[in-house]
Amino acid sequence: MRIVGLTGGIASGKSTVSNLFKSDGVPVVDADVVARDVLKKGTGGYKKVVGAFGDKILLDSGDVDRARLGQIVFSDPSKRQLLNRLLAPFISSGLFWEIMKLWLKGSKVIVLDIPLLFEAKMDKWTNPIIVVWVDPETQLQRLMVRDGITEEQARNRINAQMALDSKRTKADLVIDNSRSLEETKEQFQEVLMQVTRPLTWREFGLSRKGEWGPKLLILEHESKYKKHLSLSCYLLHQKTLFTPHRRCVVDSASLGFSQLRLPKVLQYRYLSL
Ligand SMILES: CC(C)(COP(=O)(O)OP(=O)(O)OC[C@H]1O[C@@H](n2cnc3c(N)ncnc32)[C@H](O)[C@@H]1O)[C@@H](O)C(=O)NCCC(=O)NCCS
Ligand SMILES: Nc1ncnc2c1ncn2[C@@H]1O[C@H](COP(=O)(O)OP(=O)(O)OP(=O)(O)O)[C@@H](O)[C@H]1O
Repeated sequence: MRIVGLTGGIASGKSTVSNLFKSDGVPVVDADVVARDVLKKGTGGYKKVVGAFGDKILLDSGDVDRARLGQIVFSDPSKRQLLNRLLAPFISSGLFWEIMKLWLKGSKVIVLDIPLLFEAKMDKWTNPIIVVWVDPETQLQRLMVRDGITEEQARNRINAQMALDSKRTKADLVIDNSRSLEETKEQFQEVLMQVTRPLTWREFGLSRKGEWGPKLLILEHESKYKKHLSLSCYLLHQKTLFTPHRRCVVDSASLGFSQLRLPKVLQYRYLSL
């Protein structure tokens, strides 16, 4: 499996580029989404953060007031470090599970969109690393417009991250998103070719061979005694079904459940091993 790193500065265009990857069928794990999940009411991250910052960061509903927490942490580096420290383990394990899910699906190339890839030292997980760069003035303007914030607030947020020029020097591939979307898309095509080139032997070794490996077929069906539901589990290899008692060929596209001699099948799922 190839784990591609996608990073940049705030509002430099990471989501814009990650959407291009998604439309080309490359799965993306978005660290901002994971970070939002780990701060949802009642989660471990929520409890830690509310314990440290107090009720003043809560809305009446009990959810975290993200705008309020943002004001606090982006104007005070020590508070930001505290928030980062509290959430880091939850974000890392959230990312790990998202990667595992894609690995289980047999994905061969995935993109990790992580704004703080270098700051959080997660760059060692990824290769190659793409930095979405933008010139400072355009970044400031886009951030103010998108988030409806003042110049001072926008500068605070930009300064909360490693300088975009330093990130650029650490990149394997750079997309300059300072100009039109069309120009970004052209650079993206070149980057996509690099990212989807054949896997190295090492990357191949780290991939799950779900396409060719055995699969489990899990069926939910009526039991012989009618009143109950039953689950049955079969080991499939290619189109051949193995059961403890017999072996028969099934077409996995239009599975001939009748061959299984089971009462009415209600649901089925494949699980690649
Ligand atoms: C402070 C919070 C509540 C503000 O929420 P808000 O909805 O306003 O912003 P959002 O989460 O969409 O983040 C927007 C951008 O801000 C930047 N950013 C977010 N957190 C940080 C941080 N701790 N340090 C520097 N930049 C950050 C990123 O570029 C991100 O893409 C939120 O950003 C947060 O919980 N941050 C800590 C978690 C974190 O590190 N997230 C980044 C993912 S690696
Ligand atoms: N080439 C472009 N031309 C004009 N506007 C753009 C371009 N690329 C991105 N934008 C706009 O700039 C803003 C920031 O882009 P985007 O949300 O993709 O950045 P981001 O790096 O994902 O931000 P964040 O770090 O906050 O998650 C958005 O409003 C987006 O629509």
